[in-house]
Amino acid sequence: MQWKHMCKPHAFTVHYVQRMKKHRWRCKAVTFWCSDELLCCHWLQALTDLLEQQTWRPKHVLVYINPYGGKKKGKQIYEKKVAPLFSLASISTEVLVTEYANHARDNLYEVNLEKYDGIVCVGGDGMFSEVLHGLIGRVQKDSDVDQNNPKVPLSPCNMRIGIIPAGSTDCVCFATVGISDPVTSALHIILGDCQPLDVSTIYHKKAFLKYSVSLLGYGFYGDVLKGSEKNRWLGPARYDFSGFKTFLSHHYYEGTVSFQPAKWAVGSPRDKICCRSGCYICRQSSKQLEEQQRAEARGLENNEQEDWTTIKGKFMAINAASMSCACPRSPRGLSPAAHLADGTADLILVRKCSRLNFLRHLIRHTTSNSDQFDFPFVDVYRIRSFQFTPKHFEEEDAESTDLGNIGKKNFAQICTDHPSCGCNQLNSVWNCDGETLEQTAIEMRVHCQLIKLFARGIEESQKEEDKNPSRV
Ligand SMILES: Nc1ncnc2c1ncn2[C@@H]1O[C@H](COP(=O)(O)OP(=O)(O)OP(=O)(O)O)[C@@H](O)[C@H]1O
Ligand SMILES: CCCCCCCCCCCCC/C=C/[C@@H](O)[C@H](CO)NC(=O)CCCCC
Ligand SMILES: [Ca+2]
Repeated sequence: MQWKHMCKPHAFTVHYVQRMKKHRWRCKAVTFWCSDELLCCHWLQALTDLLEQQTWRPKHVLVYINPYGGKKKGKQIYEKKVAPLFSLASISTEVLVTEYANHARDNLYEVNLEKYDGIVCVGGDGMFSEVLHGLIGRVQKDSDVDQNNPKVPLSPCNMRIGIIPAGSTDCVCFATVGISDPVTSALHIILGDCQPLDVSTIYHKKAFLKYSVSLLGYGFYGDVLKGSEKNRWLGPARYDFSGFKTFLSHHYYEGTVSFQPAKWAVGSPRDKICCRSGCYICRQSSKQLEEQQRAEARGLENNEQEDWTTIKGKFMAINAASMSCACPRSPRGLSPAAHLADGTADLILVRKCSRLNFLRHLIRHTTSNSDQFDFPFVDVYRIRSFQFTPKHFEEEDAESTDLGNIGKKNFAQICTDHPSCGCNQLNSVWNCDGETLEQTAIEMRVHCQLIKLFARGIEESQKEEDKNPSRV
């Protein structure tokens, strides 16, 4: 809410948020008129005092704009739709339009963060990932935590990040707000909303590689991403084109997946309880996790060695979703019941299957009532960490360093296992929030609520509330 002083007669305008359909918010205005100047001033003062009590609202923010994300409209979106709302809400800004990839990340290591109440990132998931790496890295540096040491607990980041969607998938925005809409996101920032978010760390042979908040995917989603990079000029359509080609190529990959189930977690991936504003599952699970960690620290529970489950196989896709990964392409997401802030991820294993069956599984991601896990070749687990070793990596590590022999052995394996399509693709790549990883043998671990966003989670719709009256 904001007020504007008008001259004669005495009047002021209150700007407020109105909820529209499908989680969209709009800014509306109502003007109050009054013949009594003193009464008008009292009202103004009362409203100003109320606004000042809302100390969680940001006053000064640092804005990073990627001018090349999505349809290359980031700058325009910010200037036309967001900046006017920020100025109406008396939010002052410092704006950096990035000049190269990783400009925002590097800048976050240098700026004086104390000056700001939040960071705003205008772009897609890739741009958000840059800001995420910059902010988490900076906070660890300032608190003397070595982010390369997997054994050291990471320091949580209290500075909130706001996402103005201007990318191709905008999954983090969609899954935390319910819609990819710049005005709605700007209004969540102005109101000072706060949504904690789990962050996963990814390591290769105990060396830190990346952070991830949405999808860490090998096989299908890795190949879609890799194929799409060559066609960046197509903009958001590059994913549809590459998705179609990847689907036709129908590759599977061999390897070993080991994971630690999140045994303290309150929900399960197929319980159909979706994460919503003020989520009960997130609150309960994070509380239970804290207790579990205290017990582990006291040595009451053996945390590292116990409880690993190992599965060897041929996989079409291995997906770890730290949140639902809902986006306009898949409005319920890869794992509709995954939670934003419960300290877990859902590990989805899609084993080798026919093209038709894989298509049936994929199509269920796009429809509202069907269960994409209800297939004999799909398994899903709620986990705290997992590791993956591709088959050829195991052989490489275990048997020999003679590259010539390994090449021959693996080629022979592919030709006998997979004679009909003539493919010679040994490994896929990992898709980590829309960026490829160089290493294929990786380990991932979820960190509960490491960062905070200017969002409030998806608000329950009336239909959902009628179905679950007792929740939250
Ligand atoms: N000035 C710049 N020039 C080139 N690349 C940039 C620049 N600024 C940021 N980037 C990089 O562009 C990449 C893609 O950006 P972004 O995520 O905004 O759009 P997108 O890939 O179209 O959307 P999505 O990630 O949602 O699919 C990011 O990895 C980011 O590091
Ligand atoms: C033949 C019918 C096919 C129908 C398939 C529909 C399935 C859609 C599921 C979409 C899941 C998106 C998960 C989000 C991943 C983001 O971190 C990442 C970065 O923006 N986006 C992609 O990798 C882009 C991934 C794009 C996948 C198509
Ligand atoms: Ca989670």
